Amino acid sequence: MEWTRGRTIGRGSSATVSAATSSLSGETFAVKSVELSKSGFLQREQRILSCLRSPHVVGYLGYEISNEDNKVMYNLMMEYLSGGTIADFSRGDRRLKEPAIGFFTRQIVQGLEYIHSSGIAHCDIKGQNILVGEKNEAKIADFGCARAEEEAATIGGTPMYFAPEVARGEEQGCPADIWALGCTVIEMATGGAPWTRVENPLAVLYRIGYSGEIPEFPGFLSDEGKDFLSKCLRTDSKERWTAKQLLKHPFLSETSSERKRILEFDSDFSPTCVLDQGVWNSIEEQESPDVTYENFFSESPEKRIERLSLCSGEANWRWDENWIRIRSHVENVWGGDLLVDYVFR
Ligand SMILES: Nc1ncnc2c1ncn2[C@@H]1O[C@H](COP(=O)(O)OP(=O)(O)OP(=O)(O)O)[C@@H](O)[C@H]1O
Repeated sequence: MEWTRGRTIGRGSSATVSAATSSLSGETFAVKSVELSKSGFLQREQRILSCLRSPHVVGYLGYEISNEDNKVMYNLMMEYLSGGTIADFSRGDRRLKEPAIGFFTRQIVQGLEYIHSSGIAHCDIKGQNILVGEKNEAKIADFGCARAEEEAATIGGTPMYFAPEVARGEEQGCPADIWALGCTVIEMATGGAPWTRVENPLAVLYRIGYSGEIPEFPGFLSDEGKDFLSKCLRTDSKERWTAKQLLKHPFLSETSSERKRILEFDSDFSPTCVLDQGVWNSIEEQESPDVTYENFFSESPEKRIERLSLCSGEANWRWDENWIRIRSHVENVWGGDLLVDYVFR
């Protein structure tokens, strides 16, 4: 397919996402690109995304290898979603009101129900990975950490959203996505991280994995909202509700016309269009330092935390302002070495 790369619309830890235009149809789509030599992650994402088709999952359009500025690039083409991410809707002082949270959550749960029934766990559900279309349709994106349920256990994703069993390095399956969904609901409601009063990222891993605590429910949520969270945020993964069960929860009921006009904000912010450079400038400025860390999950919990702290370096723990990234090598299902990002916000 003939196409032209446009401006950068997103930059994740593993790849750059640009808007692109098809020469034939003139249509805009999104292309996630990385140098071919470093594209193991993206190729894995392509394999998974190409098997999925749902109105609640970002649409797959194909992949291509290109030659640009003397670099061989691997490109994953996807439908372009112009409304930003859920994280853009609730950030800092900006808050989504409860009906809007229910509206988006319902769509995320529909997406999870579809993904899980296809035997896949996403493993990195968070506001930043839920994209919004121009009609406020929410779609699950970024399958870079996803794996088939039966796949050999490797741990990946974003520690702030880790379920207790993931923080302990035991397992990461569909129930862990439900825990992360609960964290994402809190993110939408508060505009902040699911865990508060955390001194540093190591403390949060201990707290999630070993304290038996769960994140604090926003006090202003309705009883229904809090009950929904209590079904997602159960420390025992076997007691957590499934996506299918959650779809019947009253918090997600489609009550009508109210749902149609729900995208109200407590402030007048709305991330209108991601092609607005201002939005992306602010994201690009949030780059955070990398930390190398090997075999994190092959050791005892205490050892892991200790090693994590040793390799981090004090300068990296700017807790409230930055993402902190910890990298680990793990073996993937195709026998290659995968670089997993553990990202702290
Ligand atoms: N299909 C799309 N349409 C519009 N914007 C997109 C699309 N895909 C990705 N983006 C933007 O690019 C950002 C980075 O994309 P993505 O999360 O897939 O990259 P990543 O490198 O895997 O990131 P992460 O650091 O979360 O692992 C997203 O947060 C989003 O803002």
